[in-house]
Amino acid sequence: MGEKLDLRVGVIGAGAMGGAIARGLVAAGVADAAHVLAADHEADRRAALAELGMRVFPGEAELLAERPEVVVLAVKPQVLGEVLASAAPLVADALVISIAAGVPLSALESALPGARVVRAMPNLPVQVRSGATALAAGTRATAEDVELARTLFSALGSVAVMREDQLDVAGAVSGCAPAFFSLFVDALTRAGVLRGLPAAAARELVEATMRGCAEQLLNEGVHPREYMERVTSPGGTTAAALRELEGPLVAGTFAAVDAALARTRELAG
Ligand SMILES: NC(=O)C1=CN([C@@H]2O[C@H](COP(=O)(O)OP(=O)(O)OC[C@H]3O[C@@H](n4cnc5c(N)ncnc54)[C@H](O)[C@@H]3O)[C@@H](O)[C@H]2O)C=CC1
Ligand SMILES: O=C(O)[C@@H]1CCC=N1
Repeated sequence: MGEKLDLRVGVIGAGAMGGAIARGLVAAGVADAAHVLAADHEADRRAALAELGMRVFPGEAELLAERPEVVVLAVKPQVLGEVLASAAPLVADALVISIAAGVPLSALESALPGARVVRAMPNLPVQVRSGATALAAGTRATAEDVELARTLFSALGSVAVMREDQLDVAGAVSGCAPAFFSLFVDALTRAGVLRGLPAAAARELVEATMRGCAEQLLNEGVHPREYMERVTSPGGTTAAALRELEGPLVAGTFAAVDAALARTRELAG
């Protein structure tokens, strides 16, 4: 259990990410449920968090009237503009943490005069408190604000503090990666099925392999290339397979990260 914070955290947008952040802070013992406020337009999302003892609100204005010390903006980038406009008069003294992909600190700071702003780029496994989050501080955020943001997101997994241009890269790498890894799991499973494995068995084998590899890479600190060598017998099957896979996979991965970054810049306007 982490250090319990004596402040209120308001989460605006209790969807996939905002809901996970609210739940994770309570599950990690960083915040009391009564100190977590959540706003969402959808009644079922509110009800799920209210059941855990959190205070819930139908929209950002009602939540922000409570003046929480920390506000997490977790709505889609497409609706963030409206939320910022209605939040601006109410967050001048708050630390505002935005997780919206592609919305730059400069836009957040000019929409929220006075507020101290931090950008966070978490990823989906924050839902199981095993995520990865990049943080970048705005010009008005203090060192204490950054440490507070680090404490909050550390309840949900790994945290790295960086410059904003690097955070956009982190979004393309760790933010999107759960989808990349899932695509690979699905492709490998289908390749097994094509060559005769029952689908359920193929999927179980692939998923268990991913978990085992992740554990070894993390626990042993082994470099991925060295790990590959351990698997690759001279003149064996893995060497034959890697010769086919490496070129398209590496080229595709570089192109995918560049495409995500290009889209981030489009969203930033
Ligand atoms: N899904 C992911 O893997 C990641 C998402 N993000 C960012 O997180 C943000 C949220 O994404 P998701 O959680 O996937 O979306 P989501 O659609 O699951 O959740 C957004 C929630 O906001 C609510 N909402 C919309 N307007 C509202 C308002 N004015 N007041 C209160 N609630 C309102 C919606 O009802 C919905 O429940 C986005 O900005 C996205 O860029 C960042 C990193 C990873
Ligand atoms: O696809 C997106 O825009 C969000 C940001 C990173 C992961 N999901």
